[in-house]
Amino acid sequence: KRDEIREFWHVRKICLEEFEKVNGPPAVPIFGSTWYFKSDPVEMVKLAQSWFNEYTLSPDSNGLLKFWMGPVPVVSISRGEIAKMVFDSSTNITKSSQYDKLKEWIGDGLLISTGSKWRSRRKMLTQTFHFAVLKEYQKIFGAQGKVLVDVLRFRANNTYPFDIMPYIKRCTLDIICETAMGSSIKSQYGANDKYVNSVRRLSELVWNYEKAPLFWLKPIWYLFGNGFEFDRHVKLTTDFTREVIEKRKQELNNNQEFESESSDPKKKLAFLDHLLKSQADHPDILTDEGIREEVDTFMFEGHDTTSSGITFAIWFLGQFPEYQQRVQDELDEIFGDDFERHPNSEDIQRMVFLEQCIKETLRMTPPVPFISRKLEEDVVIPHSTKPPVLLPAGLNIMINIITIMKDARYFEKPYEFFPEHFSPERVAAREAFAFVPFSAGPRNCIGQKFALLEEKVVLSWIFRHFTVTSLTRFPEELPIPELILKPQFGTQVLLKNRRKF
Ligand code: HEM
Repeated sequence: KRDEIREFWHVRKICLEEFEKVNGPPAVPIFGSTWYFKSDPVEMVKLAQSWFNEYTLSPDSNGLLKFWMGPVPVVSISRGEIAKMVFDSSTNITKSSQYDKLKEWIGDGLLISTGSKWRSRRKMLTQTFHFAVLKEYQKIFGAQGKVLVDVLRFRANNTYPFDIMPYIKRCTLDIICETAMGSSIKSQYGANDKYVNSVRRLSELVWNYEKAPLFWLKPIWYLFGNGFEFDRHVKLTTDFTREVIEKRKQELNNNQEFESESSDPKKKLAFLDHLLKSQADHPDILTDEGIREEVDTFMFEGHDTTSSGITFAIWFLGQFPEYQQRVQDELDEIFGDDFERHPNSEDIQRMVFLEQCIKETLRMTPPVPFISRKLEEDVVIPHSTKPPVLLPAGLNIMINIITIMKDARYFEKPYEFFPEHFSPERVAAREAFAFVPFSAGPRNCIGQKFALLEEKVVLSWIFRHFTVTSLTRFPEELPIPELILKPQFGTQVLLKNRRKF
């Protein structure tokens, strides 16, 4: 602890000297930061936007912004070429203290762990996203997408709007439970609502904790009741996961499925089964609790993100009928008037314009709008006219994915929904670091192919069956960062059946 405190003050001191060279709002007293006095999320977003406009967008700026999270100095990076210096590093892979509360829930799994633990787990888990495994998962995406359409049918052709996001969220939750744990929780049918509710509340509580430094003091966190509620939900969700793991372990032992698996190596194994198999092969690397951490990490990372991506895609396409029509024409060409056929790999490859719309949505409203790291080694940021800036080891940095992807040097209409940004010729002419919704480098999103495939399958079901009208528009309605980016007022839509019954 003493070393940590010494390091903290040392970094703070260097920052105070180096910060002279970096733009940013004036430092304010120890627990103050203008950001955190704003309780209204819209005000918070507008304030952040004004900071970026003022300090990082001028041609003379290096895209860095300094600010204080309570007593902690933070530098945010808003230019792709500078973020690349961190993304590409094999040393600066440690997450910042901002992930600490999350760790009490999902544990020290792939998202949060660092060093050799992260390296060995990453290597082991990469095979669970092998092409052939994704092909198996694709069947689950299709089946759950169809359930979603059946559930939404009851909302179609009504004259009053509804928020579509909770429906999408239950669909992606069912998908991740089935792919990760091999068991369906049927939340789309209204089952397991205690677990579903706990997962939702935990995300909200972690965000409340992160944005209010006063909650970092344990007595205050508990005094306001958040601590007790958080602990209760952590227990409920982790007990649920442990129970599923135990049950699956017994089933596999009884059926000896691992042996039969050798004849068809990629057949119908859930993510959990892969972990149990790896544990059987290397019991020293993966403990039971290690498996629990990884399953909960995938549960967290793998459903809120995709539900945000799918919901925003529906929202944008509901605002631009001309793009929606192109998506539907493409789908009609693939499926004809067969409304029930599940999409196969060839169909999915032909959904070219839908994929452009999905990517443009990820650019406009990335589900993970920023990420944080704690530097393990110094980074020196050069500048063409000013002295270079030293970001010292120990400093917390925030990489602003959402701002990086609005860079007018790489996107001709940075603040407009324009799927042509992802036409093949534009993609070929652009630097890879300009589009980073899944982060980049060795710590990029391990589930990105899974996510794109899931989004395509679920969205294809929706736009085959319905025409969507969004009742709110960007930028009158703003995307608000919680742990994951969400629409400010929910996503109010009207659905019209395309199928004649
Ligand atoms: C549209 C959907 C998704 C987006 C935008 C997204 C974005 C990201 C980003 C930005 C990171 C880096 C986080 C950081 O550095 O703090 C990340 C990491 C990660 N994502 Fe995703 N993600 C998505 C879907 C998924 C899915 C479906 C899964 C699992 C099935 C998943 C699993 C993970 C894991 C395990 C990590 C940690 C990887 C590591 O550090 O080695 N993600 N994701």
